[in-house]
Amino acid sequence: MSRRTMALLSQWTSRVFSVDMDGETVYFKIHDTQTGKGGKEVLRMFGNIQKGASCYSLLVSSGEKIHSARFHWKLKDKLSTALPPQCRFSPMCSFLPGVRDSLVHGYFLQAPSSDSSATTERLLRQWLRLDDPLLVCSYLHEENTPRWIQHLWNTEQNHGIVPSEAPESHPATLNLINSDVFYSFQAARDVLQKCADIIPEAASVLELLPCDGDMEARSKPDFPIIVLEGLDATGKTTLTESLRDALGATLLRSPPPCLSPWRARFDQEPPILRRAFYALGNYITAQQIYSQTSKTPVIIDRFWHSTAAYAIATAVNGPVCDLPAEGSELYRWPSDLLQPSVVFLLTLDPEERKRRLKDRGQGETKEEHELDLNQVFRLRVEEAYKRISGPTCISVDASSSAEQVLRQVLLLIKAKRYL
Ligand SMILES: Nc1ncnc2c1ncn2[C@@H]1O[C@H](COP(=O)(O)OP(=O)(O)OP(=O)(O)O)[C@@H](O)[C@H]1O
Ligand SMILES: Nc1ccn([C@@H]2O[C@H](COP(=O)(O)O)[C@@H](O)[C@H]2O)c(=O)n1
Repeated sequence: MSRRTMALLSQWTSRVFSVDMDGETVYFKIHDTQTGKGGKEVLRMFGNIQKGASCYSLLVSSGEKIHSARFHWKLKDKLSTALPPQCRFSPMCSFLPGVRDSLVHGYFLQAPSSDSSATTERLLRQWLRLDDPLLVCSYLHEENTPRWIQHLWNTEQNHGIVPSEAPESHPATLNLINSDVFYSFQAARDVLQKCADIIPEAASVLELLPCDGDMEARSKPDFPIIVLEGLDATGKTTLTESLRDALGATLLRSPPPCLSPWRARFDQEPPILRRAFYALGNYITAQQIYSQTSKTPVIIDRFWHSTAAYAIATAVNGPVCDLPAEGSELYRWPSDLLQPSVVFLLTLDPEERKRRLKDRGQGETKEEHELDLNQVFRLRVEEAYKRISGPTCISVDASSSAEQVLRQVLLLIKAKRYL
């Protein structure tokens, strides 16, 4: 048993477990006796479970972050293909309230019939024997009582389960730093260095990175550095191109085009690798900005706001009120990353954004449906954008014509003396 697994087991009774099921999150903990009474919430969750179904939880307990993240990521595919088709699985996690980096991820499984449950059990026992970094539990309903028992396979221990209050901040925030958001060049580079032997493309990205000496603070730029941010189809490309022409500026983007050959590869990886890749893209773009800013104004299509806001809004998967509170250290600007003179955040009414996506030839039928489902995600991204600290961020209503939006932004640039 690994040290990490032993540590997890030694805190088992202090841990809170959460399961995301049917759009709701249910929190429960275990009771140090075997007879914890299942309260209403736990019963509601288990009550939704089909009568006669067997339930299991799988938590990934590996000590090494990247290994653990990739294992958890691939486990989803493994579950989709190996489990009997009638089985359902939902995201779950376990954490120590208020303890940084204590979050472990996993899945909650339901096997609706005795056949599917037998196959599931056989499979899970095989996986455990393979020395996979898994903690496996099954949940048993005591007949004619409201009590549920959690049976931990790894130690053959039984505990009653009881409901737990939702934590003060979303559990994902416990592990955000250096797993979803990287606040220094070195922290993001470390991740790519550690995975270079398993992902050869990481070595190619590492070769493009600036040297440590190049990261040191530079003198104040001669010309303004203007970043355009916003959700997809809010008009960033259109506006950055017209600003470039209007100001005689240099147009850059993050991630920079030199990373394009590897972007799709990292987009397939779990957040720790994907986010480290995008974080590093900002540092490469920063180098390009440094080499231009003594010659012309620089316009940038997406920068740090996109990296941090999307990462936070993806990890924290509840309503907007679940985001880290305004002023949280999680919204800070990395101290070693160039700060632009100003950031313009393009905002757009969701209907108009959908219309523009449609006109662009996207967002029909299935995609359109997904966008609708993702409405809460979009609200979280927009709110996270606004909470990021560092350079001045000005929201711009981008619903008028392209010419009017350009005029509005040019006026702001002049009025605020960025030029
Ligand atoms: N102000 C505007 N009024 C109407 N249509 C616009 C306006 N600005 C851009 N568009 C159109 O909306 C679509 C999306 O614009 P654009 O590609 O500039 O957005 P974007 O933010 O760069 O998107 P993405 O992030 O997905 O690349 C394009 O078809 C563009 O021509
Ligand atoms: N600086 C950046 C830029 C982008 N991202 C991520 O890419 C996605 C949006 O990019 P589009 O090219 O589709 O507009 C989004 O999922 C961001 O997570 C980033 O992280 N950092």
